[in-house]
Amino acid sequence: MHNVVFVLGPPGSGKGTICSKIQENLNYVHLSAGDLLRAERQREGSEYGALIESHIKNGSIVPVEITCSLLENAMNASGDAKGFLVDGFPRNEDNLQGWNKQMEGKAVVQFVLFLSCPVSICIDRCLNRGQGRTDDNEESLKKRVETYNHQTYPIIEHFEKSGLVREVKSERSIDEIYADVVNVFNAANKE
Ligand SMILES: Nc1ncnc2c1ncn2[C@@H]1O[C@H](COP(=O)(O)OP(=O)(O)OP(=O)(O)O)[C@@H](O)[C@H]1O
Ligand SMILES: Nc1ccn([C@H]2C[C@H](O)[C@@H](COP(=O)(O)O)O2)c(=O)n1
Ligand SMILES: [Mg+2]
Repeated sequence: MHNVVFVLGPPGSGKGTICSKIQENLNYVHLSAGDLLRAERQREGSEYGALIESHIKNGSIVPVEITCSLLENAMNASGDAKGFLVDGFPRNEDNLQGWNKQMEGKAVVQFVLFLSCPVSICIDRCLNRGQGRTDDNEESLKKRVETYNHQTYPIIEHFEKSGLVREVKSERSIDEIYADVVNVFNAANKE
């Protein structure tokens, strides 16, 4: 049974940055759904490359059958760990329903780490990210933020109803955010 922490927040809120620090120090394995999709996009012989690229540039969400299988395969391929940081997933209702269907009996959600951050700060961070992403531009970011507001935030509200959300305000410095994140994980692992 895989132990999972979903990591959600607007584009540029720092999910990847904070997940990397958690992975380094807290024995959780970081799985970025976006990174897995970008790798599949580039994979020789992938039948999904063009579909994935179209969704990424359009800031829309790839069908869950593709993303959830990439996540499950990555979890199964990982060695022992305290758990998995599933970064940027579930991002909409299709992701949530697909996860519930595919991962029933295989994974348990420990909690949802929600990195909240004003969109203006998020957009600036993405525009200055410098990683050559095809979706770090004004047009794609506008669509990604719309997707986050209309499709992803309702998923955070869904988990909030079950008391599973741990919000950390992420407009602060990385060190300040990470100090709070460590406290969240320490508290969760005492329960
Ligand atoms: N607290 C912070 N203060 C300043 N810059 C930050 C902070 N957190 C992350 N960054 C920077 O902002 C950019 C976006 O961070 P990151 O890639 O971790 O965000 P993300 O939530 O994973 O974004 P996406 O959803 O687009 O993948 C990176 O260049 C990162 O170095
Ligand atoms: N569950 C997911 C996660 C990501 N994607 C696609 C669409 C996103 O805009 C893009 C980049 O994700 P990020 O690296 O910003 O987390 O990847 C998706 O379709 N479904
Ligand atoms: Mg990221």
